[in-house]
Amino acid sequence: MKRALSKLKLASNSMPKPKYYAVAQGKEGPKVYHNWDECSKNVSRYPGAIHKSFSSLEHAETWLASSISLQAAPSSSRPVDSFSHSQKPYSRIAKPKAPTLAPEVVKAYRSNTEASTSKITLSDEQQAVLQRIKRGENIFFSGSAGTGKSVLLREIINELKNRDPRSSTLGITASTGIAAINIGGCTLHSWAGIGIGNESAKKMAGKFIGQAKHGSMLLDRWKHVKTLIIDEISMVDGQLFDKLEEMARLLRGNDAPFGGIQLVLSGDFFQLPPVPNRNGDEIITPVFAFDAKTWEICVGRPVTLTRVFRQKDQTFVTLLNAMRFGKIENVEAFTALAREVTYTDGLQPTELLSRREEVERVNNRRLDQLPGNCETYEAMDSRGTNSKGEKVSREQMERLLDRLVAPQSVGLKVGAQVMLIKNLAQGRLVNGSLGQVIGFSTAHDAIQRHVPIADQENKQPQHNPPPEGAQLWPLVRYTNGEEVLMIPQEFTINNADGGMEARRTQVPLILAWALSVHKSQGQTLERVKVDLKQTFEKGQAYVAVSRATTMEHLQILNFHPSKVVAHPRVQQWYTEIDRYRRVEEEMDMDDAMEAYYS
Ligand SMILES: Nc1ncnc2c1ncn2[C@@H]1O[C@H](COP(=O)(O)OP(=O)(O)OP(=O)(O)O)[C@@H](O)[C@H]1O
Repeated sequence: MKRALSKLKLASNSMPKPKYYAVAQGKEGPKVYHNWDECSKNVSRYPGAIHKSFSSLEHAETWLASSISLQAAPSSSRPVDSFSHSQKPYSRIAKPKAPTLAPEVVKAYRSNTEASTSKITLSDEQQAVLQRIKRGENIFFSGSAGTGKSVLLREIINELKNRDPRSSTLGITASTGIAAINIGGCTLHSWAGIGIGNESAKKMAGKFIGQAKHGSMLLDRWKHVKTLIIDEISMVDGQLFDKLEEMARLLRGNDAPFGGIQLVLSGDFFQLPPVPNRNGDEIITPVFAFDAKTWEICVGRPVTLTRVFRQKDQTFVTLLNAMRFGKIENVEAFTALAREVTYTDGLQPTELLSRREEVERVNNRRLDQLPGNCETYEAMDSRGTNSKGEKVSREQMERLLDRLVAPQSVGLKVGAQVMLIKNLAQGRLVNGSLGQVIGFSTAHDAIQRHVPIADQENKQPQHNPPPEGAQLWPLVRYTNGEEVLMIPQEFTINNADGGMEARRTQVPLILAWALSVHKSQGQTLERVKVDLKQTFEKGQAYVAVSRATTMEHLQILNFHPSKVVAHPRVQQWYTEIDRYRRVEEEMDMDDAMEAYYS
């Protein structure tokens, strides 16, 4: 009997104990794995991976929850207490049915893995552009709002980075700061190192060659770059384009157009015109980039993306095209959109306004009208280095971060209407998704109750983990019914060499009763209200209205054809290229017929 017992003991000692592997940062985001093989696939070769093994599932989950709150905790510059006071964790969250979580089903983590399957597949015309770029061709691709220019550009950048990870060979730029942030780049001016760019190309190039320290860094940048991306090219002045082209030839000692740099340009000239430049008191009238002397030899004929993804309804697409060209024939179709649109879920349309102060006034008024405590989230801002390798000053950091859609401070209450300003790994939630704050909770409570926690798509490992604290974060219900606990995410501004110049860590939400047209650029919005009574510049009414995805969820007040103005030179240029495109398509058809019958 004694022998039998000791045998049994031996057997139980040799049985492998179950192990649980909690991953706070890995390829699939926060998740608990039940075996090392699965875990290692998600942490090995993942820079900054954080994981730990446990003998009980409960311990693994508790550690994971606390490490998520630790990473997400706010700035040390504000008292930690200000987060955890007042509101109790959201009482609507159901208590768990069992004392521990069901082993296989942890909804919070599962949604992260689902995201990887919901990737966008490029259309044939988007693919064709990508292929041409991979072959080394110069290209300008255009297309109306919602034809997937930004999606394509992001794919191009990924592809080029994968091909050559050295940041010096790829210049990622845009004409404006806000557009540059959207693609993880910097402004064209800052990449080129030309200040306001008023001097002649020879003088600017001469300075780079002549200057010892700063000049040589810029010279190296110009010499080493292989591909230069410029987004929102419509806002680049044609005279500046010519100057940069000449500088490229001079600095690289290469007579090929643009000194042999591959150009990838993107934008829609109907949307945003170049801003007039100043030389002292003199205002220099800009010209469009397509009117630059060297445009034709640099990029040739543009490629037009024709398939509109943002709007599915062809009637709406036709109306938007009429707005784009500034040729409104069916006025009634627009005036009919002045009717009131009612929503039953309590979420109102986002009002697009032209002035920032007005936006703040509307949002603050609506927030004040809500009962209950206001939770204020202050961002954690940090300074990096500029492309000269110097640490940026506090003032420079503030100026840079001011371009972000993410505010320094955001006050939220239960019932507040919010917009997500980051794509989440939780696949269907993207920049522009509309939702409502339905409560506040700690990350720990959310995990215990199977509530997903916001996890940023393609996130980089976090730098400088902030201090510990049991924080309350907003729980948001989005219009698609998903409920997600919103913890802070990173918003980074890069310098011209791809290094971090400034970073903001903030809850990725803004109040969304109103939004400025300027900040709505590039966005896809679910419910939109536009009042055209305000003065809109050329193309601005089109930008505002084309953010909407459906006519059912769009209200236009004070429509008048005179408010929808397109620049005559842009109309003329696009008409010409459209004619060429049609001729080319017909020729292709003729060639195909000939080949078929011969
Ligand atoms: N190949 C695709 N398949 C499915 N959806 C797509 C595709 N390309 C783009 N989209 C979707 O279409 C919408 C508009 O895309 P995007 O913002 O890239 O357009 P855009 O041309 O840059 O618009 P805008 O000029 O208004 O900024 C987004 O919701 C995007 O996810």
